[in-house]
Amino acid sequence: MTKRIGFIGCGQMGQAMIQGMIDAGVVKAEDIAATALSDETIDFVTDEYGIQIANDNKRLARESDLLFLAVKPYVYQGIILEIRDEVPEETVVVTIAAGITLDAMKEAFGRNVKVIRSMPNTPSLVGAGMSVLCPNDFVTEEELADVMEVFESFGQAEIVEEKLMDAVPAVSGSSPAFVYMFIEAMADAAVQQGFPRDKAYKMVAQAVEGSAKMVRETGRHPGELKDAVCTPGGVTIAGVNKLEEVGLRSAIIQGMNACTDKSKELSGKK
Ligand SMILES: NC(=O)C1=CN([C@@H]2O[C@H](COP(=O)(O)OP(=O)(O)OC[C@H]3O[C@@H](n4cnc5c(N)ncnc54)[C@H](O)[C@@H]3O)[C@@H](O)[C@H]2O)C=CC1
Ligand SMILES: O=C(O)[C@@H]1CCC=N1
Repeated sequence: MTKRIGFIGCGQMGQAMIQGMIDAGVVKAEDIAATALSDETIDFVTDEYGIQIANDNKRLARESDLLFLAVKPYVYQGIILEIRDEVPEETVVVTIAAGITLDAMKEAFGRNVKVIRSMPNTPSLVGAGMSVLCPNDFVTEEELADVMEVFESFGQAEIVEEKLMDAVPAVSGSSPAFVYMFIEAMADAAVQQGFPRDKAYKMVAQAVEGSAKMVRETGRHPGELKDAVCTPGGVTIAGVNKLEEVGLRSAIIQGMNACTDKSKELSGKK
């Protein structure tokens, strides 16, 4: 298991992974260190997670066995310029940004560095993350297995070929945002019918979580599960018909494709 885990940047995604891995007990808080820009974030993260946090990226880069670059994509270039001579040869660097390719990392470092391109998601905060990973040729099987163990501590993880990485945000990195929109819209309809908002969120979120669990645990086709809900001449099929009429499926496919197109653009493929 990886010894010292470093996070350059400790915002939404960094904190979600940190909380998830501490809760799982696979990594101890004292083995995690991070950097942040503001004293406010440093104080908050120290109180909330009990990890070491400062504003020295170079030192963190020198002292981490596994180094997450948990900053926005447009900050990557500057951070790599700052740390590239500090990162030890045996350190594994993990990217989490859409559109940052393995080749771009090699070019930015100007040398052969062990890099894993990954795409996590924010449900990692509650141990229900879905992360997708793609290592470069310098990462050994053993190192990859170690890193998978870290990612699996806060959810599920898959390894894919890099050609699929641009499609991953739509499927699992960004898709929580789409699901929250769906939940919000369903709750709005419930509120319109007179439900209090807190009850509406509870009922809708439980229905969404239960349906996802049914897909995973029964292994039945989603269409078959949908058919099992639709009573002939009943209420569900009336709702299904309306959703088909307004183009729910097409709207979702178009949203996901726009997300993938943007990811390809950031990767320099469009
Ligand atoms: N939010 C999400 O759902 C997901 C985000 N990502 C990726 O994660 C990365 C981070 O995103 P978020 O956590 O959402 O952003 P964020 O803005 O919440 O966190 C980034 C943090 O990096 C800090 N930072 C900026 N420059 C820094 C520097 N020079 N040194 C140290 N810290 C610095 C910022 O102050 C901020 O706290 C992005 O590349 C994003 O694409 C990936 C998957 C999901
Ligand atoms: O919106 C973004 O670019 C990041 C990557 C996936 C989720 N958030």
